[in-house]
Amino acid sequence: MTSTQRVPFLKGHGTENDFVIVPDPDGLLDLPAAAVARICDRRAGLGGDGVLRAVRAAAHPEARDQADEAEWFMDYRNGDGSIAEMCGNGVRVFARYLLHAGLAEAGDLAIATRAGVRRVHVAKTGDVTVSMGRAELPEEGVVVTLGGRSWPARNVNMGNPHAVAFVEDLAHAGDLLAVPPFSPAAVYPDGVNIEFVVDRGPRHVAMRVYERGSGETRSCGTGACAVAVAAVRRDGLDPATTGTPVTYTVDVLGGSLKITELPDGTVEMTGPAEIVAEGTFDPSWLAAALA
Ligand SMILES: N[C@@H](CCC[C@H](N)C(=O)O)C(=O)O
Repeated sequence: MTSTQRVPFLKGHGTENDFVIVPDPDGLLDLPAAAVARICDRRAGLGGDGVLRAVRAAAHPEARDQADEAEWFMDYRNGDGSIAEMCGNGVRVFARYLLHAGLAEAGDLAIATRAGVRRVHVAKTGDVTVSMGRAELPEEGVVVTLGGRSWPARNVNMGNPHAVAFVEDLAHAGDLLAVPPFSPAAVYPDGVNIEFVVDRGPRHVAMRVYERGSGETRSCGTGACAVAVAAVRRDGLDPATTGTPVTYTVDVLGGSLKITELPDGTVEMTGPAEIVAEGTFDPSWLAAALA
């Protein structure tokens, strides 16, 4: 793709976790980390918590092995340009984009991600449900430290790493989420997303999140799943033991998500996903960003 071509973009969000979507069906656009960071810059760029590059799975080396199951690969990047395995809000927005662009029909569709194929149910309007796979819960104890306070946390992997800390008051996270909270590098050599959680009622919690590569965001879908899975175990409701699916409402700063864990350990997430704008990059701005 040459810099003189008009490169399209769309802007979308899910519970105010916002993304710049870059359609690149044939995988021709090399997007270095610095260019992603420029695009996500809220003053000098379009602004976003991350970028979702839409590439045909068959055209991307990291997704070719998923091409039999999924036509499209979500190449997710954090706001600082770093690569992450998975983005739960992103995959709902990605599905909404595929419908919006006429690249998929309403109903069930499969999307390739670095964490594997994710199956999504998307209607013409309304919420989107995604099967997020099974959580991994390594047993090692984790401690999260922020502003001189420490909390024990649960290590949950939803394709990407999370540390879930139940706190007494979300205000304890204060403005300090502007400063990265600390978690042990030995447990998380590639960094970690950190959730601070309080109870709101039976099977109802609220969270704030510090995202690896993006800072504090208004929502994190994989984070909400990690929180629900940790709360399910804390509350003794593990569906593998009870045989009964359990649903938690997880409030985030940008809205609310429903997370269900099934007896087979699969986690499903339901929440909104919206496309809000579309346009094209200024060619000289993009050329400079890509240089
Ligand atoms: N906001 C996302 C998670 C994005 C990736 C994360 N920052 C990471 O580096 O693992 C979500 O909705 O899951």
